[in-house]
Amino acid sequence: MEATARAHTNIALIKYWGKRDEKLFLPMNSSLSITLDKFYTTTKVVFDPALKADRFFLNGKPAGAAETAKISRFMDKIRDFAGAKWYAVIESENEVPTAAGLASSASGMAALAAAAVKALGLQVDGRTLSKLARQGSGSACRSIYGGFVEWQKGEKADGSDSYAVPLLGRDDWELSILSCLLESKQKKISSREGMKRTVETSPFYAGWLETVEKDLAAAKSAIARRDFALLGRILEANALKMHATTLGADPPFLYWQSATLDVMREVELLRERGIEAYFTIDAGPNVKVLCGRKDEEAVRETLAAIPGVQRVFICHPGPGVSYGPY
Ligand SMILES: O=C(O)C[C@@](O)(CF)CCOP(=O)(O)OP(=O)(O)O
Repeated sequence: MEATARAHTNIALIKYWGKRDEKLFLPMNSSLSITLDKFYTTTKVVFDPALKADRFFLNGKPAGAAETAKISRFMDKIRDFAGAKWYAVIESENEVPTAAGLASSASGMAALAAAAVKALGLQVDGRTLSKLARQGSGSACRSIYGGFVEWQKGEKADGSDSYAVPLLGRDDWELSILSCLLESKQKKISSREGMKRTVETSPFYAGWLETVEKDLAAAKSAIARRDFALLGRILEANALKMHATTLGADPPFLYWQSATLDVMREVELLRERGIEAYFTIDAGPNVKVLCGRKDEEAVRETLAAIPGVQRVFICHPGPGVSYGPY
């Protein structure tokens, strides 16, 4: 009644921004991401009929009450799915330097879904696992697969058609993704809170919805043709449109800080120097920069020299979920 699984974090190129159903984590729009190789979560689940509640350990230490409650609520969904009633000891190790500015909720929830289902002795396909992980955190549904992944938003109210599908394997396009960690001073608004407030109050949200599916179709076509310049233009514009919606929210907010803008400007200067690089930004000030494998060192040096950039991590497309022992 135990299993260990590993899932890697992912970076959205076409953003998931807004839910049509908060309970089932159903998105307003489809999205597209790259799973990263360097950052992942490894989770061990041991079901024990003697337990009276779930116990959660994160990076070797007992997790706080709020974090444990969040994990246990997700475990209830897995128990419902499996028709099981036992509680479990859950141990997660994040190979995601929390300070890397990369959310570990996607890799964490995907690894937990995979380990829990396997510990219960169930064999499920990727689609089923993706739908389960989605109910832990929306973007987690994409971490089931490696490489380039699309989360199809689905139309049905029960979410049975809202899951991720693999688009392109991790070795099929030699791109690099550089994650810039900026000094962050401001209080963080979680992506969950940020998208909720934006959907509910921002007049710009309608504009986001009008163009995001077109962006997705164009991005998929650029990926199929390995057209990096086209993909880059689309993903930069999509990230900027997502962040523009937050400025119209009530109260308004902006995830960026000055160094965020400095990195964006530096990426434009790289392109003027003939080095193809494109940025994207999630629910925080940190910037991820995509470039060709051959340019990764030159781009890293440029980004690391920007005041306010603390560290730059070089990543490549990574694998989907796997099972231990490791
Ligand atoms: O990853 C993306 O597509 C874009 C974002 O990162 C924001 F930029 C959103 C991620 O949202 P998530 O943390 O999955 O929210 P949950 O479903 O409320 O847990």
